[in-house]
Amino acid sequence: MIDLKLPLTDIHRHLDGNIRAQTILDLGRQYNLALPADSLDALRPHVQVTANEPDLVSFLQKLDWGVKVLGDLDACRRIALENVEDAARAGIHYAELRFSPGYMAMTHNLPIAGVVEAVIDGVRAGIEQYGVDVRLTGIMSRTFGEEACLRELEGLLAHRDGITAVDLAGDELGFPGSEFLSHFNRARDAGFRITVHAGEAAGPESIWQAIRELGAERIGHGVKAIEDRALMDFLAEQRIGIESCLTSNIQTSTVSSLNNHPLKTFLQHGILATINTDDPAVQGVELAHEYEVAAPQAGLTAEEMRQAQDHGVTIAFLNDAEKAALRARVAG
Ligand SMILES: O=c1[nH]cnc2c1ncn2[C@@H]1O[C@H](CO)[C@@H](O)[C@H]1O
Ligand SMILES: [Zn+2]
Repeated sequence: MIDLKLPLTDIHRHLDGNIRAQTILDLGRQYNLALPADSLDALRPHVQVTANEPDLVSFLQKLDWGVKVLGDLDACRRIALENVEDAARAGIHYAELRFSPGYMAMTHNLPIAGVVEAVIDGVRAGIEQYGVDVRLTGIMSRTFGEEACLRELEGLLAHRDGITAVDLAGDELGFPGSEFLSHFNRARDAGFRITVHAGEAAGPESIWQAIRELGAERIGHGVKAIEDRALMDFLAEQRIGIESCLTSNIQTSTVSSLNNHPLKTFLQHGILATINTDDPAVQGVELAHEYEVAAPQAGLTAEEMRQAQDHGVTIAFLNDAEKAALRARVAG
């Protein structure tokens, strides 16, 4: 359950994994694009997980239609604004929204820096309208290789002030973190905070690599840390947070069932683990489902859920004053 006295945060939420099915239909019509279906019900199985996917890469294909309809920068602005509205409707006080500008730009050859600017714009408008606190994380989509990631990083650097952190996402098995050392060196030099998707498809060595070589301060998913006790000790001692996404891990077949999910063990081990969505529209679940349905199925007690919720503020990419203000706003 959600503790109403604590801020509700979602610090692992893909903006381009949360494009409404209705918006995909609207944009398809607006830009005259051929979609696989022309009604909401018929479109849904193409853009939303209906049964668990066999692996991460199959799951990720469900995000493709959402970005294929981004016909111009206005469309990018629109989905950014709608993401903030969705977060507000989900009762979220603080969200870190992440997006891959190159992935969003790809189909219609949009300028990558322009996509970054449009997302920043749309999110700013959303913050004013809906009162949610939002920070943005730029993703480098490893699936498209080093060069493409470099272009993403450059687009993010062009709008440095609007971006808080940098992340690496996509096909972890096909594109190991070791290919992206220079990207992360540059990102750290620019003062970006660092989080990395690791230990989702690949093993614990991928998490070690993200921390030691890429400078990750937090780990997205980190499921495979459960296989390495020394790593769990290290995560706890160094206060490297884990962004858990329970339903996502089932839908990607990363974890066989929620009662085998490592989140509870991470919390018991003193790791700053948190509860987040990942790709809400693609998964067909919102954050409340993660707290009310998934977390209990993963064996968390009410106190463990409260801890995880509290960790969301602790490991947020905010300074101490901002964290205190967030807590005070909710505690009222
Ligand atoms: O669960 C996930 N694991 C790894 N990568 C992901 C996940 N969800 C989305 N993306 C990736 O993030 C970028 C869009 O924001 C895309 O590269 C998409 O494949
Ligand atoms: Zn993710």
